Amino acid sequence: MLKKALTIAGSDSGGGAGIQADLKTFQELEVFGMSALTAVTAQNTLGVHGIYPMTVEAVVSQIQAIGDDIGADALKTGMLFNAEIIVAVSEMIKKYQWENIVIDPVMIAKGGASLLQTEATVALKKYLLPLAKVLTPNIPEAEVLTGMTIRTREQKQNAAKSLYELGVSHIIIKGGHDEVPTESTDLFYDGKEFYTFTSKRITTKNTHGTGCTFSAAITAELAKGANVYDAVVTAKDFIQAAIEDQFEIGHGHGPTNHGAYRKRKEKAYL
Ligand SMILES: Nc1ncnc2c1ncn2[C@@H]1O[C@H](COP(=O)(O)OP(=O)(O)O)[C@@H](O)[C@H]1O
Ligand SMILES: Cc1ncc(COP(=O)(O)O)c(N)n1
Repeated sequence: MLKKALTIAGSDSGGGAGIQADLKTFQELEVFGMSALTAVTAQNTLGVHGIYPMTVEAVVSQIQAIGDDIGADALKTGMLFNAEIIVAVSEMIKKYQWENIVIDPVMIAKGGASLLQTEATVALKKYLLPLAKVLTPNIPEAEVLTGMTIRTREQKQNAAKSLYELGVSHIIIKGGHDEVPTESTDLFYDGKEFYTFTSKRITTKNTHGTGCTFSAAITAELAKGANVYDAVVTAKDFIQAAIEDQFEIGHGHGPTNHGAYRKRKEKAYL
C-alpha cells in the first residue's frame, strides 16, 4: 500500500528548499506527500526577500485536516518560525499519536536570513525534541541547541550525547558546514553507538536545500518501514546524487537535483 509522509515547514518560492524540496523528495522516493505550511517565504537562489508567517490557527487547521482523514506514516518538520507554532505542532503530533517524527531544526537560511526566532529555541527543546525519532541539526544548529562549540570529532560526539539527553532517539549531526575540504561526514548516534556516514565533498555553490532534502529522504524511508539507520543510508545516497548531478538554476546558490537518485537507480537496472 502507498505510504504517506507529511512535511510541516515553510514554502520556498524558489523551489529548492522547504516544502517544495520535501514534496519533490517524497515523490522521488515513492511516498504520497502532504504539507502543512508554517510560513511563506519570498525566496530565490540569491536569498530570502520576505517572510510571511501563517497564523497558529492556519497551521493547526492544516494538520487537523490531514490527521482527521488521511493520516501520516511519517512526518518531518522544517522551518517553524516561532514558539507558538512549535507548541501547536507538538500538540498536534501528540493528538494524533504520530510516531515517525523527523525534526530538522531549521534556524538560518544559507544566505543568513533567520527562519526561527531566537527565543523559539527554548520551545523547540522543551516541546518538540522529546517527540523526535530523528533530529538532523547542521553544525551551527547543534551549537545553538547545546551551547557547545563543535569543531572536533569528540565535540560532535559530546553534542550528540547532550541532544540525546533531551529525549531525541536518534541524532545526526550533518557535516555540510565542516571545514574538511575533501569529504562531508555526518555523525549518527542512537544512544549506544556512534556511526559515521562519509561522502566525497562536492565543490559547488548549489547546495540550497540540502538539509531539507536530506531530512525529507529520511522521512520517506521511515514512512515505508525502514529502520532509522537504513533510512539515513538511503538519504545520504539521495543527497549525494542530488548535489553531484547539479544543474544551473538562478544566479546565486542554486537548488540540488531531486531527480538524480531515481535516474541513477533506473540506469543501474538497465
Ligand atoms: N558540498 C557537499 N558535498 C557533499 N555533501 C554535502 C555537501 N554539503 C552538504 N552535504 C551533505 O548534505 C546533507 C545536508 O547537510 P548540511 O548542508 O550540513 O545541512 P543544512 O542544509 O541543514 O545546512 C548532509 O548529508 C551533508 O553531509
Ligand atoms: C522555507 C525554507 N526552509 C528551509 C530553508 C533552509 O534551507 P537549507 O536546507 O539550504 O539550509 C530555507 N532556505 N527555506
